[in-house]
Amino acid sequence: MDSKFNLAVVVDDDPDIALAARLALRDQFARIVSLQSPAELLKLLDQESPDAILLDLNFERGATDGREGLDYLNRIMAKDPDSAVVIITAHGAVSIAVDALKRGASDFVAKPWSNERLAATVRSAASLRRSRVDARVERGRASELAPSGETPLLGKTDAMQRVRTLIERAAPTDANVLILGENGTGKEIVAREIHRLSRRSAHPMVSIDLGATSESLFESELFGHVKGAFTGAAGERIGRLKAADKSTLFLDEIGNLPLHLQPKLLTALEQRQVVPVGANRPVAIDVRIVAATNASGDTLADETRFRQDLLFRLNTIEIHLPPLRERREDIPLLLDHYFGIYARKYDRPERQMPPTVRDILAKHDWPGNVRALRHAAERAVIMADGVNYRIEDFPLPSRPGASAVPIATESLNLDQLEKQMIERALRMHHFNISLAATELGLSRGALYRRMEKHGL
Ligand SMILES: Nc1ncnc2c1ncn2[C@@H]1O[C@H](COP(=O)(O)OP(=O)(O)OP(=O)(O)O)[C@@H](O)[C@H]1O
Repeated sequence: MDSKFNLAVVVDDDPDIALAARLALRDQFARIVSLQSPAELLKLLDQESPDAILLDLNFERGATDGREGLDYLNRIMAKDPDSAVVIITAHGAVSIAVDALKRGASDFVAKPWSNERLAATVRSAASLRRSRVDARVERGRASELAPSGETPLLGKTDAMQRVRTLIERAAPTDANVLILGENGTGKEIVAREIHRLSRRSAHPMVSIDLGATSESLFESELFGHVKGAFTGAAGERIGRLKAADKSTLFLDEIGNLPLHLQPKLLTALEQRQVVPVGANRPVAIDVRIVAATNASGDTLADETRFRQDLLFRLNTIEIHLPPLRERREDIPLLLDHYFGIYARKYDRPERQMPPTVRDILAKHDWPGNVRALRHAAERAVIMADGVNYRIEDFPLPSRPGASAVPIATESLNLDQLEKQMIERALRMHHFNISLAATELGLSRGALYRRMEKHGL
């Protein structure tokens, strides 16, 4: 038999049935949780992804038609379409069982059951689920590792469902969209998703990160320039607005657009044409703008920093991406996602995340949001060496003791400090360069260069 599955949930208000199921399944599952009602199960699904669910369909006293249970089954499948649900039916209630299978249940067992039959049914439902999930992670990995691949927007919380609904409604309309959210909340993924679902998706989306563009280049990057327009403008350059013709232009960090260029962008959008720097003729453009910013709505509403007429052009539809600390139930799901991806990437075994570790990580505030969580998961995959992930595998600054790594130093000379930190990381990881580099937030090459510099 394969190694044990992680979690089975038995939902039955009859304690005898719950106990019998527990005994039948305990050899195959590391944990078995018994719940009295499907409502409790729905709550649990916000936190955990059971490998198998054993569900009785009749909860109301004396009820036998299973209607209530079938209703819940719909809701379970909507929450997690990969759920492996095995239905418990009364002997002879074949039509209810068939109805349940149509709604996505994996199988059914009739009471009274034989323990072997129950164990075999639940095991094969859990295996099926595992292979479905693996296939999805595999697809996710393919896109994750492909340079231009689309990362799926993960998250099961209501807040993320609302974001998804907004994306789906906004995408086909051609309206400009403004995405607001802290760093690392997934603004770029949302922009890509809007483009992918739009009627412009046949053309590649064009992006410009106004936070990373030097100010002197803003104008020619956006609008383009003609040959000799300014010193250094040797050739002609097509600006991003024109490059995005018939497609979507993603203006990242729009809050960084200097005030003096804001009217020029507004005019271009209103008149659907751009005038490249140094040119005297406008060029027609057909562009849909998706802009993003980590500035708060208040900052953008400050007219000394951002022109309100431009803001109104850009924010026909506004999408607010909540920070992770406001949708903590998504944290375990994201961690599992990235564990899967990085375990494959680094060829590491799949490890379990014990509930205590899961709890601490779900309570962490994740100031860098999903990007920080992703890095933490990558690091944990590299660092872990036991059967399970341990909290020490995660670099959480708020973890007691973690940030208080004492740096014994007599000097505040940066060079010397750097040398000390490198020595420390190397010792800590027994001179494993990859691990030390990850610890220091450097690439291997960058670590080698610094080791050379310090004669290490
Ligand atoms: N809901 C999500 N599901 C899956 N991955 C996510 C999600 N949100 C963010 N990520 C991942 O987190 C990282 C940061 O996402 P992204 O670049 O879209 O954030 P951002 O809000 O544009 O960040 P910044 O403001 O810092 O540019 C990426 O690796 C992305 O794949």
